[in-house]
Amino acid sequence: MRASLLQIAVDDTESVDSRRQRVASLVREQAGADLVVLPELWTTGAFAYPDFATEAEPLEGPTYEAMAKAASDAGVWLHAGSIPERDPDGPLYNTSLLFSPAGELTATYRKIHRFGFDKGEAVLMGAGRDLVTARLPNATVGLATCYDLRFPELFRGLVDAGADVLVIPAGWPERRREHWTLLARARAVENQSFVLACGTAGTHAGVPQAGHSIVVDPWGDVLAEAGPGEETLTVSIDVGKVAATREQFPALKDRVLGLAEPRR
Ligand SMILES: NC(=O)CCC(=O)C(=O)O
Repeated sequence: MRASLLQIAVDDTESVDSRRQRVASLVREQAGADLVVLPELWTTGAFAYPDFATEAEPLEGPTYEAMAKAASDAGVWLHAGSIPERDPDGPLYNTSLLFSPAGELTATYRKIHRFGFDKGEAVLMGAGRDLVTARLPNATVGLATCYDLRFPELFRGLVDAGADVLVIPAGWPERRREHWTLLARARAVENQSFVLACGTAGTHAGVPQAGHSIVVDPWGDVLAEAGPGEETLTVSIDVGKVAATREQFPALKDRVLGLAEPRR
């Protein structure tokens, strides 16, 4: 499977409309890839909190329209990163969209763990509740977003649901870049899965972004890693390596579930 991770620069100097068009063109250039991945909240920037409400869109809004068309023009599976979704009956959500090569919306995932503690995304957006996997021709992808990376139980749930490729759009800041790389590798090793983690570059809302999108194999080896700036990271992955790793080193089979509570 050939995957392209588009590490988009999200700067305050570019309008959302202009970035949307630019990203659609970049997706079109990926014809020939099997899967293209975009970052988290690349229209606004993951830390541009005041823009969440002003730029929020319905699920089938302008980003959906542009990305559905770009996916079908390029003939690729497109994980279009996430948008600030305005649910007509509820709060905003940080929602990822997965399109088929025909441009059909195949899966959506509302970010479960919201970042910011008692401010930012954590108070401005609602929390998703559902684990989401989707079947591609050669892989079952498990969806997660940015801060979710810190919560291993979510990924174990995705693996239990059949995921062999974990796809993680993000808007991860430079100041915690070491955590990004460490956690991406940890999720790959412990789940014996591929990790495709696509972040943003640039600086928005005064927060320099880490870049360093990364592709890790089920053994924890880094297959490709971007630099700090806007970049397309292209990599070929052999999804069969997941089954081979799980067979040769069957640690997942040694899980002990239902442990007793500690005695007091
Ligand atoms: N957008 C995010 O979820 C940021 C997460 C982050 O900065 C961290 O986990 O550290």
